[in-house]
Amino acid sequence: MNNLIQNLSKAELHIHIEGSLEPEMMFKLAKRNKIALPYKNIEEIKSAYQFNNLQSFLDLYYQGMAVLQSEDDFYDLMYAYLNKAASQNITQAEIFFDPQGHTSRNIKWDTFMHGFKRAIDEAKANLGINASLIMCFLRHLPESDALKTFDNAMNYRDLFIGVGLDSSEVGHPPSLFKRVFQKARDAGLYLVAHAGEEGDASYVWEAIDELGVHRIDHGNNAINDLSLIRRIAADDLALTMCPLSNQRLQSVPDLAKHQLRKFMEYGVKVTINSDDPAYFGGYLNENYLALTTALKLTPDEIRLIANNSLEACFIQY
Ligand code: HPA
Ligand SMILES: [Zn+2]
Repeated sequence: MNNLIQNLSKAELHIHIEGSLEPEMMFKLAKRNKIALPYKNIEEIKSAYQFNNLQSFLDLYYQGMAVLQSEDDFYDLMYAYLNKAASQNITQAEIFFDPQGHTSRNIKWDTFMHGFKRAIDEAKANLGINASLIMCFLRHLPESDALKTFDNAMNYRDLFIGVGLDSSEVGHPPSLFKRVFQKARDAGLYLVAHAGEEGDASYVWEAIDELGVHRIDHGNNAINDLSLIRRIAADDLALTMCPLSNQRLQSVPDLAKHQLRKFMEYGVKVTINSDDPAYFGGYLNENYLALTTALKLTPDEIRLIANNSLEACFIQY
């Protein structure tokens, strides 16, 4: 199974670049930028990564971002991910970034956008991997902040392909971001949203009906609503599922009961992704392997899921 998973061509469609910040790089950048970390060494960082829900992870995720300061920092972060992705036979990635996590710390748009672009261009030339960016809005902040972010992002319109919605889900439903998603749609951008990770099925309905998303990130809790499952299948909306993330955030207590299998039985286009690999203990192939073991996926099922990921890409090469 290991070899099959390694050798298959795959796309990764749910990876937050800031969630690929490995403890080693966090330490290196903290030193480079003279930023004090609340950890004495790498082991302390790793042992702090014990989560009991989404928020307990997000608190450390935003704290970790503080070490990202210069264009080179963003370049190093992106290049390290793309290098790892290429080594796992990922041929294409559509990568989330959180601009509000950086502008709120007075980092300039040029700094992160130029760092990301340089890494993506070099990785394409050196490693043959294709990568595009999807800008996410932080849903714990008001829509007015997302609208400002959208206007600033339009100065970099050719550097990203879509918009998404992430951060703390419960209490921040998709419908609150209708206007900014409409603007993104009018600009010809692809639309995605995290929904049904901790929120119930109503969050997924809203992402589809109010935002008009083209894929759903996570989607796990849609499993409780048969008419919703049928709608997702009928509209061919891919789910970008993240098993190790679900396990580490305790949103799916037992991987053997992961919702992916049932969605697959209903004909939903399911995909496997890593979400925040530096925090959740595995990159893409480790996620495939963990779910293969837990759900006893067959080689044909693994091939189908990998093929789904290529079909669900917004950009077809
Ligand atoms: O898994 C996630 N869910 C919501 N927001 C996020 N931001 C980074 N990772 C996540
Ligand atoms: Zn995510």
